[in-house]
Amino acid sequence: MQREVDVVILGAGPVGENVADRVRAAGLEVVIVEHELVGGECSYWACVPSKVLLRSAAALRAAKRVPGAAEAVTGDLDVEAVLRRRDSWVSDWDDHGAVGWLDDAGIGLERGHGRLDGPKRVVVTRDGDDERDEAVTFVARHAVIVATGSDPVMPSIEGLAESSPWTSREATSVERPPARLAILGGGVVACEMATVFAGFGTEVVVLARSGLLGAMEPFVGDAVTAGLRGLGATVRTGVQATLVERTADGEVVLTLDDGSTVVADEVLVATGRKPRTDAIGLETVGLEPGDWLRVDEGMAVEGVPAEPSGENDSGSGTPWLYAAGDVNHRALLTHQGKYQGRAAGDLIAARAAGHPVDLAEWGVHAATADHVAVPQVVFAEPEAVAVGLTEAAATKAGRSVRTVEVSMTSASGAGILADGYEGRAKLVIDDELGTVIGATFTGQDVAELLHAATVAIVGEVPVERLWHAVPSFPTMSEIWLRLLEADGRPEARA
Ligand SMILES: Cc1cc2nc3c(=O)[nH]c(=O)nc-3n(C[C@H](O)[C@H](O)[C@H](O)COP(=O)(O)OP(=O)(O)OC[C@H]3O[C@@H](n4cnc5c(N)ncnc54)[C@H](O)[C@@H]3O)c2cc1C
Ligand SMILES: NC(=O)c1ccc[n+]([C@@H]2O[C@H](COP(=O)([O-])OP(=O)(O)OC[C@H]3O[C@@H](n4cnc5c(N)ncnc54)[C@H](O)[C@@H]3O)[C@@H](O)[C@H]2O)c1
Repeated sequence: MQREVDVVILGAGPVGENVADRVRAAGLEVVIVEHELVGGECSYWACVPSKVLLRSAAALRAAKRVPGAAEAVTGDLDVEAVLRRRDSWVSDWDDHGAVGWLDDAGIGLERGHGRLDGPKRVVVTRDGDDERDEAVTFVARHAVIVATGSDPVMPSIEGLAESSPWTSREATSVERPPARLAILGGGVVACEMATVFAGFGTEVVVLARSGLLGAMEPFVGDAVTAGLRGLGATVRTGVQATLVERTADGEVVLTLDDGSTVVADEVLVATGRKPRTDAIGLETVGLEPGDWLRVDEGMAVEGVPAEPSGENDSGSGTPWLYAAGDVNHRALLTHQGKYQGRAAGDLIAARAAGHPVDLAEWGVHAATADHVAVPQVVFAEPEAVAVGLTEAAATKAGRSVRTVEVSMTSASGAGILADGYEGRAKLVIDDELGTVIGATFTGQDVAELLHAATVAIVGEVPVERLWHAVPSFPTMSEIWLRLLEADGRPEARA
C-alpha cells in the first residue's frame, strides 16, 4: 500500500512529537511512525522514571537536614512506594495517554518499524522485515524527519555482553533492587543511577575510567564523588573492567585492570550512547547506516541532495531529510531535542508554504542555543547543573575569560534550606563581550537556579546590567549577587 502525506516522522519520542506538533499546527498532514511506545525513551526508560526514582530519597535527605523536620522522620525510604510511583509516572509502560494526545492534535500514527526507501519514501513494516509483512509506503510531499533517538553503547569488554548486563532500561524499570550493583561509567547515567540505588540501600560500586562527570567543571566531579560516598556508595576512578563473568550462582564478577575484582548481583553499563540509525535505510539515500546524522542549523541532514517540493519550490530544490534529537548528536537531552524539533517543524512548514525562513544566528528556525547555551541538570547527590562553557572549554576555544567561584553557603537561602549545606557556584565571563558564557552550580536543589543562567547567556546580558537583576532575600538566587561581588562592582561611566 502506498500513501502520500505532507510530512513523515520516524520515531515518536519527545522530539518526533514536537516536530509533529509544529507541522500539524501549520496545517500540514503528518504521520509519525513508532515501533515501540509513543513517548520514546525519555517517557518510559530515561528522564521520567529516573527522576521519579530519585525524588523520594532526595526529599527524605532534605527533611533530615532540617531540625524539626528531621525528628519527624522516623522510618526508612519505602522502596515499594517509590517503585509504585514510578510505575504510575510511566503509565505502566502503556502509551494510551500519549496516543490520545496525537489523536487530539490530528497527528497520524503508524505503528511499526520505519525505514527510508530512497528520497522522500518511508516503508513501514510491523516487525521490521519487509519480506514477511505487508508494508505501508509513505511518500512525503515535503519532508521526512528522523527522530529515532539513541541506544546504549556496550563496550567491548571480554564477557560483558554474555553476563546479562543492565542498561539504563533495566535500571529505570527495576522491580526489585539488587543487593549489590556495579556500575560501569562515570557520566550522567552512572551518577544518577548510583544515587538512585544507593538511596534504595543497594551496595553500589561505581567504576569510572577517569573522574566523574568529566565534561563539567572539575569541582562537580569532586562534589558528586563525595556525595555518593556519603550515601555509602564506593566510587573507584581510574579503573577499567577487563573481564566480566556471570557465575553459576548468578553473581557478576568484574576483573579490573589493576588486578582487583568486584562482585555484584547486577552490572549496569552506562558508557554513553550510539545513534539508532543502523536499520533505517540510510544507504538508500547515500548515507552510512549506524552513523550520527550531521545536520545544518535547520536540522536538514548534510550530504543529501535537495528535491523538488510542490508548487512552492523555486526550482533549485528544497531540503527534504531532517534529523532532530539524540540522533544528530548535537546535545543528547530531551529539552534540547525538543527545541530543535520546534525549530525544524516550523522551518519545514515555512518551506512548504513558500514563506521566508530565518536560519541566521538566533533566527526563529535556527537551533543556535545548541552551540552556546545547553543547560543540563544532573540529578545526583548533590545536584550538579551547568550551562554554556566550562572554563577549560572556553579557554580551549580561544576565548579570553575570567571566572568567579563562591561557596553556595554565601547565600543565606542555602543555609536556611538545609543545615550543613554544601555546594559551589562558578561563572565564566567573556572579557571582551562582558557577558556570562558559562555557569555551574552544585548543591541541594540548585536545579532551579539554572534557568536564570541560561537566560543571561542567551540574552547576552552585560554583567554590568546583571547588577540590576536583584535576587530576593533570602533565596538561593542571591548566589548571583555573591558571584557578581566576587567579580567586582562596576565603576561609574565617565
Ligand atoms: C537514564 C537516562 C536518563 C535521562 N534523563 C534525562 C533528563 O533528565 N533530562 C534530559 O533532558 N534528558 C535525559 N536523558 C536523555 C533523553 O532521554 C534523550 O535525550 C531523549 O530521549 C531523546 O529524545 P529523542 O526523541 O531524540 O529519542 P527517543 O526518546 O529515544 O525516541 C525515539 C523514538 O523513536 C522510535 N524509533 C526508533 N527507530 C525507529 C524506527 N526505525 N521506526 C519507528 N520508530 C523508531 C523509538 O522507539 C523511540 O520511541 C536521559 C537518558 C537516559 C538514558
Ligand atoms: N539528567 C540528564 O540530563 C541526563 C540523565 C541521564 C542521561 N542523560 C544524557 O544521556 C546521555 C548518555 O549518558 P551516559 O552517562 O551514558 O553517557 P556520558 O557520555 O555522560 O558518560 C559516559 C561515561 O562512560 C565512560 N566510558 C565510555 N566508554 C567507556 C568504556 N569503554 N569503559 C569504561 N567507561 C567508559 C566515559 O568516560 C563517561 O564517564 C548523555 O549525553 C546525557 O546527557 C542526561
